[in-house]
Amino acid sequence: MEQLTLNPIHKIDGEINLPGSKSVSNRALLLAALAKGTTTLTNLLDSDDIRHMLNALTKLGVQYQLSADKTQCVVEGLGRAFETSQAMELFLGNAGTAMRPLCAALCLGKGEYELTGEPRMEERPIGSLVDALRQAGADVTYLKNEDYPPLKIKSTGLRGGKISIDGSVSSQFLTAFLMAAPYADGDTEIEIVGELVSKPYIEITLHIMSQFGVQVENIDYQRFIIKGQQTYTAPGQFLVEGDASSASYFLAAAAIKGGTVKVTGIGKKSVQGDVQFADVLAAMGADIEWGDDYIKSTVGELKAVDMDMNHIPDAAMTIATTALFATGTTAIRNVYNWRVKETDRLAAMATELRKVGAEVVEGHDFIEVTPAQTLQHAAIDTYDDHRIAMCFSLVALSDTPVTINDPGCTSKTFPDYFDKLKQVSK
Ligand SMILES: O=C(O)C1=C[C@@H](OP(=O)(O)O)[C@@H](O)[C@H](O)C1
Ligand SMILES: C=C(OP(=O)(O)O)C(=O)O
Repeated sequence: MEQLTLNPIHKIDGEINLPGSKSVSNRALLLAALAKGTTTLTNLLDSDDIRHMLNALTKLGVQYQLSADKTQCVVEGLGRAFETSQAMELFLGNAGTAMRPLCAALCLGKGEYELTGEPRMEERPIGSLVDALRQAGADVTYLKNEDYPPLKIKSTGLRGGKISIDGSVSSQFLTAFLMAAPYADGDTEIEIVGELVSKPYIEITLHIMSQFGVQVENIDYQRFIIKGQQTYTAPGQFLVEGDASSASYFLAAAAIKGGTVKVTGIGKKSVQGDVQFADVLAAMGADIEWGDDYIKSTVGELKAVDMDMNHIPDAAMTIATTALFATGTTAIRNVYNWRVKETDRLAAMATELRKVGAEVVEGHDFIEVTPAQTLQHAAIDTYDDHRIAMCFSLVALSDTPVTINDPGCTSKTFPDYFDKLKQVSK
């Protein structure tokens, strides 16, 4: 196994132009494929999760031209749902933003598909989405375990009507249904059952749907009404904003050991909820400056926070390692669904934080982290989870090195993360 040892970093300072947002890239690619007209996507993310979406679109007969650096993509929209004549397998790795939205979109149109993924994908639930799609007439079956991929889909179209979706495990189920609903035969009214998690991701979905010409009536995040028999309209140019979750590592690094870091490509007008990570850092004592297209973070005297972080589940992992540098006990609450992501992130974070000497309480849906006086050098297991690799790089901001096992796992969303970190390490 490859290992990367990061020696103590004395200071963080500089500017990072963020790679494109994963959440925006995969939504925009899918809608561009379904839309009437041509969309030119710029600042597209080049990473595993996006590659899985692009490969699926190729198999589905979508024409696109990708630039040599894979950050520009001109997509010729179909102007209709996918229609294929030969049964096919679509392998979607461990990309939730490909698996869930494609599962819904492929119920439209014509074709027969098997949606498969990496072993961990077979442990990530999709039952609430399948239940909802079946209410609208979809033919989806489980190929191995009930409620989990791999799946078989026979496209039958979606009829619309009144649908209920359980929102308490992943917002991606609602996102997936919302994006497919305009192509249903009739109008759809979605009612949310249970507390909707990761709400800001729904804002991203609604915003991008509107950029492609479709409006959704959102009644307090409890009911959503979408007209049927619509077609997305290509917006022409589509700029993917920088990835706010990827920004979190640099913003935190500066807060711990700056200098100042300026990340560009996100700012106060960002559509991504994860920009609110900067507010958590500010509450911990960092000095944060917001621009229209940048966020700057400057070192501060960090103190612990106790917060509900359900709205920023990905960036919240960065708070768990930032807590190693804050006075007091930091509590990250209401993050049960950490357990169904790339790995069981509550268990994994607790185990790895203890390895560097922190005192950790792992609850059913929370984690509490109390820093050690001095951190210990440890080899951090990353569980094929990009965010564990990236957030534990912050340990190198202490006087102790840190070894990251399998650092290549950052390729899911940020293939050159460690090079970028080096650029701002002084
Ligand atoms: O819709 C999206 O783009 C995402 C939603 C979130 O998942 P959950 O809704 O499952 O929390 C987030 O963790 C994931 O990285 C991306
Ligand atoms: C949970 C994540 O990914 P996915 O889109 O596969 O759900 C993540 O990127 O942290």
